[in-house]
Amino acid sequence: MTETRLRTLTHSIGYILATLFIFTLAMQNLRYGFYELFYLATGMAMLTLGGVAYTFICRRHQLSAPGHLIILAGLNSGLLAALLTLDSPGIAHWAMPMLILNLLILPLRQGVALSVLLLLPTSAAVLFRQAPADALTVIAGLFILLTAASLYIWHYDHMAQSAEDLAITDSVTGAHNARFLDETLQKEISRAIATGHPLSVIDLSIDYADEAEDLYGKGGVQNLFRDMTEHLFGVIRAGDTLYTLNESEFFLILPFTPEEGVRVIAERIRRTIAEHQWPVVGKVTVSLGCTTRGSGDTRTDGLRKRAHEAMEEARRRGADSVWFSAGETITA
Ligand SMILES: Nc1nc2c(ncn2[C@@H]2O[C@H](COP(=O)(O)OP(=O)(O)OP(=O)(O)O)[C@@H](O)[C@H]2O)c(=O)[nH]1
Repeated sequence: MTETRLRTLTHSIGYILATLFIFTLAMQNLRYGFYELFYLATGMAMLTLGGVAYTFICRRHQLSAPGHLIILAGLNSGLLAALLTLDSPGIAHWAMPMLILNLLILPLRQGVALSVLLLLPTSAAVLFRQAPADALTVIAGLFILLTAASLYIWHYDHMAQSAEDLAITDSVTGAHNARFLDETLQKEISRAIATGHPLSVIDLSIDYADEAEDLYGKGGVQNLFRDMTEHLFGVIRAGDTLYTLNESEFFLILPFTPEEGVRVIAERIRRTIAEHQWPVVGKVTVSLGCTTRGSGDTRTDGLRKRAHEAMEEARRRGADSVWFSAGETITA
């Protein structure tokens, strides 16, 4: 199951369970004639239903969707208003499902912040109205619940991040990621040493990427990065591999490619990128640093460092250019 689907499922189930819970409270209050609480619970149930609809509308951008924060801030404020204005001892328990919903739907920090903002006045109201022993039991229960749920979500986020780091493809571009680069480059170096064939690499960096991010936002630069990956896959030949190092830098491993060859392909990449009209951002240039394996290159770090320094040299020389840095000559 993809992350988007998982989030849509958990968010909608969370909102639906909250709707059922709040609706039951509304009905109970109607039965006992607590009309203010009935109206409040009905309003909150409508908001949670709105949350279900919003989850499906924004299913591609669950975590960054600002509407969830607005919906949950509305629900938390409604509950807080009820707590402070109505003298009903059981109402503090309503905070429990609200905490879970905050943490389930919002990014961890926002969820914790909103929950603490709800719990502090709730605790004060409970302390003020109930016998100290009862009040402390309720408050401790609420804070223990908040802590346990936050720790659980922090643990989940941490595991998800590790899984992402371990994955070999970049989630934005579909190119291989940096972790996989070292593994493949080491294998290619060993193969080149064993067979004596040439091996070249290219470090490619988008010029003025920070300025582009300021102008077109993170989303604009991510789209450019994705389009550029597709473009590069179209230019390189089978057997070459492409990696994303960070949000503006690529790395290419080119087996069976001598110095003359890497100069040709690097120049072709530079020219085709500069000539291309990119969606949203228009014209873009890149700086490319390339190198070919020399006799001293038996490990990845030397080759990567030399390619990176060559890229920086290309950039120093005015960007939109290629710089080749030679290793030690291999003598047969
Ligand atoms: N690794 C790699 N090298 C390339 C690529 N394109 C060109 N080169 C290198 O540049 C040299 C000259 O390439 P071209 O100008 O395309 O000439 P070509 O006669 O079509 O080269 P071949 O692809 O070897 O048939 C090649 O022999 C390769 O060493 C590429 O996509 N990947």
